[in-house]
Amino acid sequence: MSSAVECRKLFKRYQCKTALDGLTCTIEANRITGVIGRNGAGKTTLLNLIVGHKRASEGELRVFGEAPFNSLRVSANTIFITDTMNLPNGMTCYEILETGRQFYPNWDHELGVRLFDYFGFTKRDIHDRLSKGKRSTFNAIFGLASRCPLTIFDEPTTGMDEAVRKDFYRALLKDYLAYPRTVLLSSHHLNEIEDLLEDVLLIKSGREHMHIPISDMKEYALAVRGKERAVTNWLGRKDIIARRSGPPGEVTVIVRNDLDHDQFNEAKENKLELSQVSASDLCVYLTEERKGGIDDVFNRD
Ligand SMILES: Nc1ncnc2c1ncn2[C@@H]1O[C@H](COP(=O)(O)OP(=O)(O)OP(=O)(O)O)[C@@H](O)[C@H]1O
Repeated sequence: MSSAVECRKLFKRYQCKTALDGLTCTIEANRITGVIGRNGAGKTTLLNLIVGHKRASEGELRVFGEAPFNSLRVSANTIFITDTMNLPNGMTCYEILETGRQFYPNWDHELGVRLFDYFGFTKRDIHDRLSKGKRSTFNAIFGLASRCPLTIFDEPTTGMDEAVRKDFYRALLKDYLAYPRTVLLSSHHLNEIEDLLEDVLLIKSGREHMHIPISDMKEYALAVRGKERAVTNWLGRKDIIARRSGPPGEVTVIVRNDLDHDQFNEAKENKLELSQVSASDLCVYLTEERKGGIDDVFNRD
């Protein structure tokens, strides 16, 4: 497999904030990678560096083998779809769609127009007067029709209603399967996109925290629930990913899904309940700043 993006010890510092803190990762070409992380983790900053809109403070970044800042090759081969993208003020959506042909060599105008009609746009719609959800939908259509070798969607579904979100993800998957390319998709809703993703890059505090295939992530952890004493005894020295207090006297711990036969049987004998942890819950557990959950805020004992 070849790589589309390579980051080595990448830093991005703003005056009083380090947004990327030595991030190192390799994003494989022709895969759909989810860029996941809590608010402020550094996702948008990373994507901005990848498309060359911002320059790293330190470290090495290669996109298709080139440093992206000021690179014509990188700009010709990437598109960055975000709700803050600059599209010409006052132009109709249809006019903007027409301009796509001039900029993107792989542009599929027929696809763009078919999606434009399907999602109910008219030739009179002015882009900067669209509602939030309609603007996101139009931007997403533009991103799909571009068929750029590196297509990046940063929170593309902001404001879209549920039906539109589902349609967009389906359209993305269908078009990707027909025309494979490198897709980066940042979202806070991993549960919504997990069937679409091949890899997940989990960012925490400006660093790569985990980067694995989604199939591995779905099997990465187990939730173990039961009486507090029984869970504590069973745990021994096993590392805990997260811990949640349950009803009085009960606790749930999240652990790696690597139990041996004895641990499994012991859990059953102690009436502990084992269940799979979804990829999206796992991301929440892995990225919490403190052990514990919102319930603990209300627990004053
Ligand atoms: N231009 C800027 N000047 C100063 N600080 C910034 C700037 N841009 C981003 N930051 C800070 O860098 C950190 C990372 O921001 P970034 O937008 O990359 O996070 P994110 O993971 O995309 O967050 P969200 O999910 O909330 O969109 C945040 O603390 C943010 O406040």
